[in-house]
Amino acid sequence: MNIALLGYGKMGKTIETIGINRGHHIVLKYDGGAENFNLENCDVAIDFSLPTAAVNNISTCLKAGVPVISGTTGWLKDYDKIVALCKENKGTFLYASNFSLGVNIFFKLNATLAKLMSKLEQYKANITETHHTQKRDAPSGTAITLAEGLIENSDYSSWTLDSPKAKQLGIEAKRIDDVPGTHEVVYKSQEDSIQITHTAHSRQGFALGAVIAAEFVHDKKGIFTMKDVLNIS
Ligand SMILES: NC(=O)C1=CN([C@@H]2O[C@H](COP(=O)(O)OP(=O)(O)OC[C@H]3O[C@@H](n4cnc5c(N)ncnc54)[C@H](O)[C@@H]3O)[C@@H](O)[C@H]2O)C=CC1
Ligand SMILES: O=C(O)C1=N[C@H](C(=O)O)C[C@H](O)C1
Repeated sequence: MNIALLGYGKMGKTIETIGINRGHHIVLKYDGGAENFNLENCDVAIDFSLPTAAVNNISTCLKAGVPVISGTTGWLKDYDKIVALCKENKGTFLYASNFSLGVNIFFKLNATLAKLMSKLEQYKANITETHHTQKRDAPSGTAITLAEGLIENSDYSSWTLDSPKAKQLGIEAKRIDDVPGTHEVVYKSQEDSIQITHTAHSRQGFALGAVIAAEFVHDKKGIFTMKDVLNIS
C-alpha cells in the first residue's frame, strides 16, 4: 500500500519503520506547517497528529476519497461530525483510542470484569493512566474508552478527573518522564482489591496495530473500529 502519514512525530516515525518492514511505501509525511497536503497516489492515510489538527486532516482525506485511520486523541467531541462526513462522501474511516492489540483485548476484559463487579456494591472502581510528560491531553483516550466500557456495564453514570461523587468513576492521570502508556482499572473494598493492568513497553505495539488497521480498511467502505479489525464483538 501507499501510505500517507499525517503527523510525523513519535508515532508517525514508528509507523514509518513498521510500514516499510511490512512492504508498504510511505508516499507522504505531513507534519503540519504547510496549509495543505497532496494525497495523490495514496491508498490510505494514517493520522497521528495533534488534537487540534486531527479533524481537519481526517476531513481532507474523506473529501478526497482516501481511506483514513486516526489514533490522535483529544478531538472526540467532533467524532459524530466526522462520521457524518464519512457517510456523505461514502468514505472509509477508523478511529481507535489505542491500536495496541493487547489493549483491545484488555477493553474486553474490562467490560467483562465491570459486569461481574456491578453485583458487588462494596467495591469502588477507579482508573489510573500514566504517560510521558509530552502528552497533551488528559485523561488519555484509552482511559476514556475504559471508563465508557466500565460505565456501560455497571451503575456508574459518568467519569471525572476530580474527586468522584456518588455514581461517578474517578480517573487519575499521571505524567512521568518517558512512560509509553500504562492503564490500570482497580476495584477496592475494605477487605481487598482486584486490579487489571495493561503496560505498553514501547510505541511498537500501537504502530503495528495502526498498520494492521490500515491494511484492513484500505479496500473497504464504511466506519470501522478495532473490533472489526480483530474480529471481536
Ligand atoms: N491510538 C493510539 O494507539 C495512540 C495514540 N496516540 C496519540 O497520537 C497523537 C500523536 O502522538 P505522538 O506521535 O506521540 O505525538 P508527537 O507530538 O510526537 O507528534 C505529533 C506530530 O504532529 C505534528 N503536527 C502538528 N500540526 C500538524 C498538522 N496540522 N498535521 C499533521 N501533523 C501535525 C507535530 O509537529 C508532531 O510532530 C496524540 O494525540 C497521542 O495521544 C499516541 C500513541 C498511540
Ligand atoms: O499520547 C500517547 O502517547 C498515547 N496516547 C493514547 C491515549 O491517549 O490513550 C494511547 C497510548 O496510551 C499512548
